Amino acid sequence: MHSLVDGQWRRNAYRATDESGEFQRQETSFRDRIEADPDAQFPAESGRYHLYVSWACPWAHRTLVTRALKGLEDAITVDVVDPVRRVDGWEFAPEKEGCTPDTVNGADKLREVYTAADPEFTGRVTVPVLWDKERGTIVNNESEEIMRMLDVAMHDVAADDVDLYPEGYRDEVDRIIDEIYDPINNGVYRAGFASSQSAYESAIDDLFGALDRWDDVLADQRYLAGDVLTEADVAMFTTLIRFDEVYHTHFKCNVARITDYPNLWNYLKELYQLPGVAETVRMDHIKNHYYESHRDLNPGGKVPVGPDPDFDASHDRDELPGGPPEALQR
Ligand SMILES: N[C@@H](CCC(=O)N[C@@H](CS)C(=O)NCC(=O)O)C(=O)O
Repeated sequence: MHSLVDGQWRRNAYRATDESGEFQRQETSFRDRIEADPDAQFPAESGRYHLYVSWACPWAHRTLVTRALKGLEDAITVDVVDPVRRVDGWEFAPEKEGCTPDTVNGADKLREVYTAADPEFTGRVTVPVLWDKERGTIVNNESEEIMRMLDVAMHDVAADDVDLYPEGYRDEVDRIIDEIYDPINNGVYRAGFASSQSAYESAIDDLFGALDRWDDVLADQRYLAGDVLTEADVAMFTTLIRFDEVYHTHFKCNVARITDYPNLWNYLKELYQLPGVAETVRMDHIKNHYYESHRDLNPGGKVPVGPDPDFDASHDRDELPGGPPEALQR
C-alpha cells in the first residue's frame, strides 16, 4: 500500500496483511478535538472547519451523514476527491461529476494537505480529513472521532436539534460502535483483503454471525441502541448501504444480501429515507471507487451493473416504538 514516509510519497510502503493473511488496518494519526469551549485550541465555530471526503468511503460517509442529519451544511464546508484511487493516492479531479477542487489549500493530491499540516508526516493518506481553516492544519482524520465532534461539540452551531449521542444512551452507543467495527464495518474489508482462505472464512463467519444477530435485534427494536436514532446507526448505515452493490460481489461477502434480511433491509431503507441522507449516497462514486481502484481484486476494472436495490421503497419501521427526532420528521 502507498503512503507518506517522512513527508515523501512511497509506493508499496507497507503490506496490508500479516503473515496469516489477515487484513490489518493501520491507526490514524491526527487526533485533536473540536470543543464547545470558545477558549479551546479548536473551538466549535461555524465556517471554520472543512471536510475532505470521498463519496465512496464508508468512514468519510459517516461524517457526511452526521453533517446532514444535524444541519451542519452551512457550518462545515466539504471538498470531494476523485473516487478512483491510483498510485498517487487520493487526488482532486474537479472536472469529474460529483468531485470538487481543493477549495481550501489548492492541492492537486490529498497528500499535499497532509504535508501542509506536517511536512514530515509518516502514514496513510486517508479520508475523511477535518481541516481547521484558521490554524491551517488537520484537526483529526479518524471518522468516529469526527462524527462525535460534529454531533456533540458542534451541536450549538447546527441548524437542526438532532442529538445522536443522547444522555442515557451514551455507554450503549459507544459499546455498539465498538462491537460492530470488527465483524461488520471492518469485517467486509477483512473478508475482501484476506490473503488466505482461512482468514477470509474467519472474516465471513464473524460478518454474517453479526448480521444475523442484528437482524434479530432489529425485529423488535427500531434502532441499534433502542428506540432512538444514534451515531451507532450512522456507523452501521454506511456499511449496509454499500453491501449489496459492492461488498457482496467485490469482497466476496456473498452468503446473503442485505435485501435478504427482513429487518436489516427495512432498517436500511428507513435510514436512507431520513431527510438529507439520500443526498450523501453517491452510488456511482461508491461503485467506481471499489471496482476500479482495487485492481488486484478486479483486474479488468469492470463495474457490475446490478443489483440496484430500491432504497426508496416503503419500509415497515413505523410499526415499532420510537422514531427519528422531531427535527427529522419532515
Ligand atoms: N480509521 C479511519 C480509516 C479511514 C480509511 O481507511 N479511509 C480509506 C478510504 S475508505 C482511505 O482513505 N484509504 C487510503 C489508504 O489507505 O491509503 C477512519 O475511520 O477515518
